[in-house]
Amino acid sequence: MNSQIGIIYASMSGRNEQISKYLEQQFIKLGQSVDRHEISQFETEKLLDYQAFIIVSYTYHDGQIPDEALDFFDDLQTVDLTGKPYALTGSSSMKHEHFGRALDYLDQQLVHLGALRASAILKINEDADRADLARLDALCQQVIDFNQLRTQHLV
Ligand SMILES: Cc1cc2nc3c(=O)[nH]c(=O)nc-3n(C[C@H](O)[C@H](O)[C@H](O)COP(=O)(O)O)c2cc1C
Repeated sequence: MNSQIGIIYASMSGRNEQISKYLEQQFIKLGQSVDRHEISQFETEKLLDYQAFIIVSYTYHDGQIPDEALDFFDDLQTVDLTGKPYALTGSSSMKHEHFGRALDYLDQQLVHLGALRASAILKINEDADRADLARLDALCQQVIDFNQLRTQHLV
């Protein structure tokens, strides 16, 4: 395992790709090495290479996980994620009934598999505003802090 944080994103019209790039820049500012991948191009078992990972996803089809993320989702259960820190964020839309529900599904599966959520799920409504960017900054710091506590065996 290397010391990188993995960012895996799903994006159809670009908002979540932008958020993934913002997170990447923020981690670099904080001195943390990072690796970013589009979800359909990503082998789920590569999650094991990272110290922690962040999934950035929109919600589609009446509250569902995006189609291009389904293989990743199914493959999660083939990887031993016990004790692996993660965070979840992404832009969806409050105009829809099940706002950001893909993130809730991903969280349920990751908790079930024994991974450890390092930060509260951060749902962003459509375009990220300044308050959202501040929350994304806080999420990055929380992931780094959580990793440090893990290294010291405090969580
Ligand atoms: C056909 C369609 C269905 C959608 N369904 C949902 C939904 O059920 N829940 C939700 O929160 N957002 C829903 N959205 C909104 C998208 O998640 C939102 O526009 C998001 O910002 C797109 O991210 P992207 O620019 O990275 O593709 C839907 C959008 C479309 C076009």
